[in-house]
Amino acid sequence: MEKLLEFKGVSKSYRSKSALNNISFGVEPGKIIGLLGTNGSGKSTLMKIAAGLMPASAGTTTVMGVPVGLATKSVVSFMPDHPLTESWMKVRDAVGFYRDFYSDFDEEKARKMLDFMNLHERDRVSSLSKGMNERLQLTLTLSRQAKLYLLDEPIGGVDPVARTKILDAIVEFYSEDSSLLISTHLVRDIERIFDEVIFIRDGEVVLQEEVEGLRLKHGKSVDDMFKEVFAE
Ligand SMILES: Nc1ncnc2c1ncn2[C@@H]1O[C@H](COP(=O)(O)OP(=O)(O)OP(=O)(O)O)[C@@H](O)[C@H]1O
Repeated sequence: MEKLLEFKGVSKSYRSKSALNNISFGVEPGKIIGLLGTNGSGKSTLMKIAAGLMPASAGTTTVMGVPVGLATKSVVSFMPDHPLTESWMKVRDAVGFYRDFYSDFDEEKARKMLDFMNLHERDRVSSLSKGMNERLQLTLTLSRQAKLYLLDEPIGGVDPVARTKILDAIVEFYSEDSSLLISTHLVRDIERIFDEVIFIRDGEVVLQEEVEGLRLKHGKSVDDMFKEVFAE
């Protein structure tokens, strides 16, 4: 099967600091994949390269067989680890901004998601709590009709109630002909939604496995495996 996203020998250095070292892996369509690693392991860097926001220092990255660039941006929806909305906006302005900016934005889906998330169009973005803001960013990102969704730490820094809501929304609004790559180090809370996991440590892939296979083969949860692989 053709890979939806593929990294081949991708490396990235920031000046003399190496962040990614010869990364190769592929993502198939129709899967929710966890990109798991501790702080500084290279998750955000990898996501930014796949989103076409940052060039790699070496190697190739393709989306549906096409090298990452202008053409692939239209099928990739990226949620960075910081909000893209402006503080003057109300929720309705943020939705309008995405609708005007992305031709694949599905306003109907956005409204359903806002409702699910208990967000109101009249809410001011600046007055949203961190958890509510994460819900808004996720709504905007998933309301694009993309093929590949990249979510960088979508549950970082939010309380367990907000985490559950965010994960429920991902499962509820995920369309099965696309794939979702989700970076996090909060493995225990999120592992229930993954089909597959990729462990990244010091800029290198150390494991890629289907979650079911991993549980059968090692008799462990993803969280237990994560703690074992990343023990200091
Ligand atoms: N703009 C930058 N300039 C210099 N070094 C950077 C820059 N961005 C990231 N790095 C370094 O590259 C490495 C990988 O960083 P990256 O942000 O990709 O990791 P991460 O897994 O997303 O971390 P976190 O979970 O803390 O967000 C780290 O050592 C980081 O310090």
